[in-house]
Amino acid sequence: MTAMGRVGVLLLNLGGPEQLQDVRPFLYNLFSDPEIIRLPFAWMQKPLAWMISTIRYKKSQENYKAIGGGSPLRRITEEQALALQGSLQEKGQDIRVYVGMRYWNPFTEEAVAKIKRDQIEQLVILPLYPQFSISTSGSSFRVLEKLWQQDPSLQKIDYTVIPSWYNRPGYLQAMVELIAQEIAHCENPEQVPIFFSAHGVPVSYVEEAGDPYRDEIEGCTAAIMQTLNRPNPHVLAYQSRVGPVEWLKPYTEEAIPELAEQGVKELVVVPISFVSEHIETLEEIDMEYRELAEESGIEKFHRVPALNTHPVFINDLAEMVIEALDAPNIKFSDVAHPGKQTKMYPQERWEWGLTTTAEVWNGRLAMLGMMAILLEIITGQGPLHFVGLL
Ligand SMILES: C=CC1=C(C)c2cc3[nH]c(cc4nc(cc5[nH]c(cc1n2)c(C)c5CCC(=O)O)C(CCC(=O)O)=C4C)c(C)c3C=C
Ligand SMILES: [Fe+2]
Ligand SMILES: [Fe+2]
Repeated sequence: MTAMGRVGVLLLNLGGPEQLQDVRPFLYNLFSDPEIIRLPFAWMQKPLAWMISTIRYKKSQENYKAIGGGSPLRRITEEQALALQGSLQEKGQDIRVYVGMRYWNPFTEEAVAKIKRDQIEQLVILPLYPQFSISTSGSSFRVLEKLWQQDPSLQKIDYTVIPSWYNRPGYLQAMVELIAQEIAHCENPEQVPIFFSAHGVPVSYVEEAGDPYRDEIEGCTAAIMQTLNRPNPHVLAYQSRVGPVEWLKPYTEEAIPELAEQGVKELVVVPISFVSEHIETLEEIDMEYRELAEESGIEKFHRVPALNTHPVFINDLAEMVIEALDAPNIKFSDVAHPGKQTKMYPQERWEWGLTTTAEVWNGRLAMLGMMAILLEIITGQGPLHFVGLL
């Protein structure tokens, strides 16, 4: 499509609780998403989301308290939107930028309502995740796809999707600038290991559902190292595991002490799956992993800041949008997402419940299932873990 008429950009992001009282409903929204936890029966989703959010929110609130009582994600994402709009303006493009969050305000649905109200005719859909995952960009695309299916007026919009963009030159350049700045004030800039910490996903997403996330994370890390063009060793590990299933390895919390054992005294940590500061950079890396590193014997722990509104990054986003307007459209249906039958968790053992007697079994299993889930959540090693459900 070529830019003409009213043009908009929809930035997609996860969203985060702005105040402590938002934490519980935010977690409820997150765990209600079948792209985050997929269960064999849809009826289990909401009760499970309710239970997990009820059990988890106090711990989660503690973490948000430690970073000032809420997530900075909305503020930063809105700053990025404004900066992108300005950058597009400078390039002679009169384009409106909208923000749609998956689990908190401003919700994706509200952004779409604004896009309709403004009578946008051409739309570039740009997730703020450099790498694609079913659980992030994929989940937001799924929401949009549903809205589109229900609304003929949205179907008139000439839209295109940017599925992922981790190998964009401006993004890589901006990352490398931030990494080089951090390395410059290390004690031993030539040898300090660069530790890429990506947000994890369950292994089953990649190996069973075909999530390209691990490939894209590895591709991103390699591209950053190549652009950096320095001899420093590097490591890639995955952080923020939740629940008892296996997630992508190595785990950050195991890789840090391992490096310490190998005699590493100084480390530069680079968060790579997210372009804004958020709870997992400000609390998990800056507080928890820093403490872990220091206890393990790493004396100097550096953390590369998130891109936020880095001008080289914002400029690249603007170029990406302009290029997308001229390129062939990419539709929701073109983007990798798991088929309806894809099992996020091994569930062969549940299949016998999906036959004609499903309703009968559903009733019986309902009580049993909730008990099992409760036990699982409390102990982390309950019966659902045993059958491979969690
Ligand atoms: C690219 C980044 C992310 C991936 C991939 C991802 C997958 C994923 N996340 C959970 C569970 C939780 N995520 C939570 C918060 C959270 N997640 C991301 C990013 C990715 N998640 C961000 C940036 C944030 C923080 C938002 C903010 O407040 O700033 C949380 C809640 C926080 C907590 O209680 O610890 C949970 C839970 C799963 C299960 C998953 C993949 C399946
Ligand atoms: Fe997450
Ligand atoms: Fe530093």
